[in-house]
Amino acid sequence: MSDVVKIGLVSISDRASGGIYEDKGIPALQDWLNKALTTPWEPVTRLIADDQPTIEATLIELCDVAGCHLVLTTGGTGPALRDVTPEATLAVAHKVMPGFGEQMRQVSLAFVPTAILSRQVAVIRGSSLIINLPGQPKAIAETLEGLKDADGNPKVHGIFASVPYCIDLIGGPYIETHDAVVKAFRPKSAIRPKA
Ligand SMILES: Nc1ncnc2c1ncn2[C@@H]1O[C@H](COP(=O)(O)OP(=O)(O)OP(=O)(O)O)[C@@H](O)[C@H]1O
Ligand SMILES: Nc1nc2c(c(=O)[nH]1)N[C@H]1C(S)=C(S)[C@@H](COP(=O)(O)O)O[C@H]1N2
Repeated sequence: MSDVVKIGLVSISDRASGGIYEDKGIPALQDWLNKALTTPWEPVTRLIADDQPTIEATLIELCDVAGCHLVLTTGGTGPALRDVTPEATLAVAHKVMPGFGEQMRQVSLAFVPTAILSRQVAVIRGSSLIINLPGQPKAIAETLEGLKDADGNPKVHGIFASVPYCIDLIGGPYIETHDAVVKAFRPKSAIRPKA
């Protein structure tokens, strides 16, 4: 079995997928994960339209066929008619993880008052965790990393602090991070010696 962790990165945008503007979602996800992870990883990327059947099929393929134990989506979480990412994510869920959406809206409120417009959800499918992030490329680092004070200490925790332990619990790979970017929280009994 390969030691490289596969992470699904799904950018959901009518205009980026239609070539009207350049996709900045996948590059923003890649940049942040390159900065945050010490564990070797490789992206499995998809750029798709805001179309519910396409989103569902993409999520199922990444979790069940491509072997991604973590799938991050960006875009389509708002209230507009074409925004259906949460509906598609819930449709493929085995378990809903409400804490991620609650915390993302909490941290996002520290950045923008319109944070409450994001209906983002996170779910478990088999041994994969799927998390919706908002479409604004800057929202990716904001929600994953959280808000820090001038000394770099967390003021409002980003959600990625909880992601590695969640993946442990569902039988996925052991993921480690750079503490300075985001410290992965695990109970003492679940911490393995550094590789
Ligand atoms: N993949 C992307 N690449 C670059 N910018 C994006 C992307 N997705 C969203 N944005 C920016 O964030 C804003 C809010 O994202 P949202 O997901 O609501 O898009 P939208 O307005 O529904 O349009 P579209 O689905 O065509 O991107 C967009 O209007 C755009 O400025
Ligand atoms: N951290 C963060 N969260 C954010 C935003 C942002 O810029 N940063 N934009 C908000 C806005 S304006 C909208 S409409 C919703 C939904 O965005 P989406 O439809 O692009 O997913 O996310 C919200 N959450």
